[in-house]
Amino acid sequence: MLSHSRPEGRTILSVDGAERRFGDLVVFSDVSFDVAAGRCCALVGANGAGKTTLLNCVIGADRLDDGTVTVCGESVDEASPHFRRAVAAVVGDVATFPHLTTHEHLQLVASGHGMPDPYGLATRTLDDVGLTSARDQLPVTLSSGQRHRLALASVLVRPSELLVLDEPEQHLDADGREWLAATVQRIASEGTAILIVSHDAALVTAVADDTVDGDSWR
Ligand SMILES: Nc1ncnc2c1ncn2[C@@H]1O[C@H](COP(=O)(O)OP(=O)(O)OP(=O)(O)O)[C@@H](O)[C@H]1O
Repeated sequence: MLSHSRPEGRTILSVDGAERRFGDLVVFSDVSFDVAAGRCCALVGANGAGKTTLLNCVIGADRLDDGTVTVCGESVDEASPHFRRAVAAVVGDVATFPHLTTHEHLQLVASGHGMPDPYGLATRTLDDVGLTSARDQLPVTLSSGQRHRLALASVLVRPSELLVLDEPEQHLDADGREWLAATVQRIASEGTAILIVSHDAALVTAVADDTVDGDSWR
C-alpha cells in the first residue's frame, strides 16, 4: 500500500463482496474495498484481470452478479439524479455532439451540471488541458490525444464526489502524463474520491493512496 499525507474523510465508494461472471468465466469474486473522500484508489493488474468490468459496475454501465456497490451510501442507480451528479467517469469513449466545438461541448456539460459561468469555466479548462488552440474545432477533427484531453476536460467542468478513470494516461505524451498526475492529486485534495485503473506504474505511485490488485481476484 502506498501512503500520501491526505487525511481520510467519509466513505464515498464502498464495494462489498463483488462478483461478476460471464458464462463460466468468473471475472472477479469477493472483492471488497472502500474509497473515502479525498483519497485515490488504484486498481492494478494484468490485461483481462477484470478492472474495467469492475469500473463499469461502479458507474452503472454493468451490474454485479453478487455483492454490492454503494456511492455515498446509495446503491448504484444511473437513473438517480444524486448518483448522476455524484459520479463523473472517463471509461471508454466519452460522448460528444458531433456539431459542437470543444468549447461548446464543455459549456454544455458545465451548464447541465449547474456550474456558474459555464463559458469562463470552459475557457479555463481548455487552457488547463492544453486545448486552447482547438477551442473552435469539432470532435472529429481532434487527434486521439486531443480527444482524450477533451474527455478529461469533461469531468473537470462538473462537480463530482467520485471520479472514475480508466487508463487516463492513454494517448497522453510525457507532459500530458505529468499534468494528469498533478490534476488527479489536486482533485483528491479538494475532497473528491478517485478510483483509477492504470498500467502506468509512475502515475500509480504519484497519485494512489491505496492499491487494489486485480491479479489476486481469480
Ligand atoms: N461482455 C462480456 N462478455 C464476456 N466476457 C467479457 C465481457 N466483458 C469482459 N469480458 C471478459 O472479462 C475479462 C475481464 O475484462 P476487463 O476488460 O474487465 O479486463 P481489464 O482488467 O480491464 O483488462 P485490460 O487491462 O486489458 O484493460 C476478460 O477475460 C474479458 O474477455
